[in-house]
Amino acid sequence: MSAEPMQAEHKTSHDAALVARRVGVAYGARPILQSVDLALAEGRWTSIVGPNGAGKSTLLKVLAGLLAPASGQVLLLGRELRAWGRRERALALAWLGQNEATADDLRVYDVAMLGRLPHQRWMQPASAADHAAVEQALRATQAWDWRDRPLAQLSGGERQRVLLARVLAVQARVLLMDEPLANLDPPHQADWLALVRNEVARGCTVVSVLHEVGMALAADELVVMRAGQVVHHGGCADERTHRAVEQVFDRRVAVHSLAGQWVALPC
Ligand SMILES: Nc1ncnc2c1ncn2[C@@H]1O[C@H](COP(=O)(O)OP(=O)(O)OP(=O)(O)O)[C@@H](O)[C@H]1O
Repeated sequence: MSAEPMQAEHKTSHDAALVARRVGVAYGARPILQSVDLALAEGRWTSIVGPNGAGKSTLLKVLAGLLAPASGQVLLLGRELRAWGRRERALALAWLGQNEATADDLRVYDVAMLGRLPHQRWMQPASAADHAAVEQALRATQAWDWRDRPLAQLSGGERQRVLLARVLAVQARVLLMDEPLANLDPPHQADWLALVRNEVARGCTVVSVLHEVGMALAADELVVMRAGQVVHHGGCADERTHRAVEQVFDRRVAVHSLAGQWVALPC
């Protein structure tokens, strides 16, 4: 893992890739997000953590433009989300959701090629660049060997790696992932971390919702949520961030430094 627990707190001078301004979401009369203000730095990896039902997935969907907030606004790369055309937004921002429904009879290669749709003109065949991007993405997630198999024949973790390849194939500037580690075994979780680091090194912005707090602390920044609000946003190496994590989980976890990484142990 490439986190550096003792690194200095990040500077706040990064441009924001995503901004939420007083974002509110309600399901019926029930408020789910309450006046959330957030600026997620460009070229950084931010993880969102918090207890079940805190509103993490809802916030990520709002940032992705998949859910319209009842109040407030979201800016993607400096421009309000609503002002983006569908295609240009799909080129700039790629999304991996939880339990994504994908046609199971599609071949792995074709699933990854779905990530190239925003690049393709209506009814035009895939270009050499599309094929190259798909191959690169499938190789990056070690799914290339299954390229001719239907998705239905893969295990949960194998399937997740194909869906991850689809997101990588977009080659978007901003990647949003909700529980991307679902079903991945420890080596492939480590590979995912390396992949994210690689994307961030290329200038991508990554935002992930993660339940595994230790994994989340490998990010650059952590957003800590509780009851529909952001209660803390800070560097993963910052002690205040660790205390905020412990607090939202009612001190049932404690953050420690171990072998150059942050770990969250149950207590
Ligand atoms: N479609 C919906 N209709 C009504 N309520 C919903 C809907 N989707 C989510 N909620 C409620 O909104 C709240 C926040 O849900 P959300 O999925 O954003 O939480 P989360 O922090 O991602 O939770 P988890 O850690 O359990 O995945 C929850 O109380 C949930 O029951």
